[in-house]
Amino acid sequence: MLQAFTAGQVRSAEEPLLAAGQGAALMQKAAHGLFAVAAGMLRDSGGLYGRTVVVLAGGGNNGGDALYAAARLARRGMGATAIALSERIHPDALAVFTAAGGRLERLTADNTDALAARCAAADLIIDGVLGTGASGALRGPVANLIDAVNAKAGPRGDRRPQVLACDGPSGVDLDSGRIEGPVLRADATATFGAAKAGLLTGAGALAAGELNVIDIGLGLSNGAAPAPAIRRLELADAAALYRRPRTADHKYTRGVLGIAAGSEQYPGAAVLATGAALATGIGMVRYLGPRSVGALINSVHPEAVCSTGGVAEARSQAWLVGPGAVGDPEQARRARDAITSGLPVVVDAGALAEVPRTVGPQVILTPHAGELVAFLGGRGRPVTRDAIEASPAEYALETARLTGATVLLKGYTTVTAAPSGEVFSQADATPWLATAGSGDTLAGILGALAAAAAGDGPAAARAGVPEGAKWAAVAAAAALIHGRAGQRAARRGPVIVSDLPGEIGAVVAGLLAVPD
Ligand SMILES: NC(=O)C1=CN([C@@H]2O[C@H](COP(=O)(O)OP(=O)(O)OC[C@H]3O[C@@H](n4cnc5c(N)ncnc54)[C@H](OP(=O)(O)O)[C@@H]3O)[C@@H](O)[C@H]2O)[C@@H](O)CC1
Ligand SMILES: [K+]
Repeated sequence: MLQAFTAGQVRSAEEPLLAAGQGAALMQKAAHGLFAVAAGMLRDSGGLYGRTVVVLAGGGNNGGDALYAAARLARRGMGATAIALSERIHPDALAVFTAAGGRLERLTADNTDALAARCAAADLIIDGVLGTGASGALRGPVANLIDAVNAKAGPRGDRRPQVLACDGPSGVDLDSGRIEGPVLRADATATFGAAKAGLLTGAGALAAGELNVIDIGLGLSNGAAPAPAIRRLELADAAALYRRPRTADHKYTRGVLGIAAGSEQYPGAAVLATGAALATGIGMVRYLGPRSVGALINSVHPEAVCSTGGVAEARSQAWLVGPGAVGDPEQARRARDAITSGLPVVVDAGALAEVPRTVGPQVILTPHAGELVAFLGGRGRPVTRDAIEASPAEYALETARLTGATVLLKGYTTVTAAPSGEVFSQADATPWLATAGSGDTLAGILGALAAAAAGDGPAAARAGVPEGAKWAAVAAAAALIHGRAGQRAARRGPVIVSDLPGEIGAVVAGLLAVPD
């Protein structure tokens, strides 16, 4: 599991080592890791010798790390320039950099454009402006320089230089992921000691590019470490959460998922959710809804048990309500009954409007940003879509605390939050999954996992997450399965959501291949 901490938590972990006189050694470990990532990027794009690197060097230790790394690149035959962004630059690192042949330029009032052109012409820019010592958005002449570099170098994708962020892209709030001023979007980030929370969610996750965590021995993964601000499940964690079929199982012990989804108007959502749930692995799907929708489901999935009855008569371990259930009062009633049943229930799409003021963490809300705007607005908390997308972890957590529910907020990173405070952020998806029906599929996967987890007491402990975070972890596992299924499908071309169940099965097979 990837664990991410706030800048403050990382600085606290550094303190005893700094007090013990190990600051310089820590910086060397950081610089070595940064160099290794830079060298990897350059080797993949033509090698090191004869190429050029520009370091944006701020006045703190972040600039020091970047200068030491660039000195190593200079010693391997690269043309290296440092742009000093502050009167005082880390003196020891600067001395090593110039001794290795690096050139120093200083940002002044009238050379911003010339230095930006220098950056735009380089093969690699190392962003060592600032790291965990940042306060607020980039300001002053540095902000102007970053704006000018962005204007000259073009957006990521069609510009010449690759950008490597030292500890994090400068200008990203390393706790929330929010970006309030200019930022140089990175192709990759080397982050030291532990991932920073703001690199895993929101605008920060987009700006960070590929994340490389460099272990510098801060002890943030040992038992005495503070709880991480954000977690990210990896394959082995999702495998630990997944309830494997056992020898003595029958269909009821494996989990029955009741689905009240779809309507005369939107029958397809129910078919997609049912197919995804079956592919994820479950004892049975009981479908409740219009007869015509049930018939359609059975024409594709004859194993689903379909009826037009109510929630109370349909024994299930968990419920999924909402997808495609539009303009159908009976589906709305089933949604209300499921939400108040005390069973785990995935509440998607239109059913979000049926959630009472407070519920329990077994109620899992699955809005996208637009739906969350409406949901929070209806509870007297006006917020914009932009604000949610810039800092999704914050709003997912606020919603979880406000309602008592678990929240899965869909987006570029899918964030899940438990009312007890734990947050997960998954980045498994592909943009090809941003297509109609994708959310119905995610809801089906999550419904199946929830039904299996309902009777699976040790699930959270197996994955090493606090019991209070069980449903948030299960929701994160659903996002992982959905995202990876999408990635598999995208290898063959644009994703057609009806094809996803086959890929979901393959991803689950991958989970089962992880040793117990
Ligand atoms: N400590 C350790 O053990 C280790 C730390 N390590 C490294 O140190 C980094 C932390 O270093 P740090 O504490 O020196 O702060 P840092 O992030 O360089 O920034 C401070 C500078 O930024 C400036 N500044 C601030 N906000 C600004 C803004 N909005 N806009 C513009 N400028 C702004 C501020 O200037 P000021 O305004 O205060 O004059 C000051 O000069 C950490 O991220 C990691 O890379 C590694 O080597 C491993 C060991
Ligand atoms: K930086």
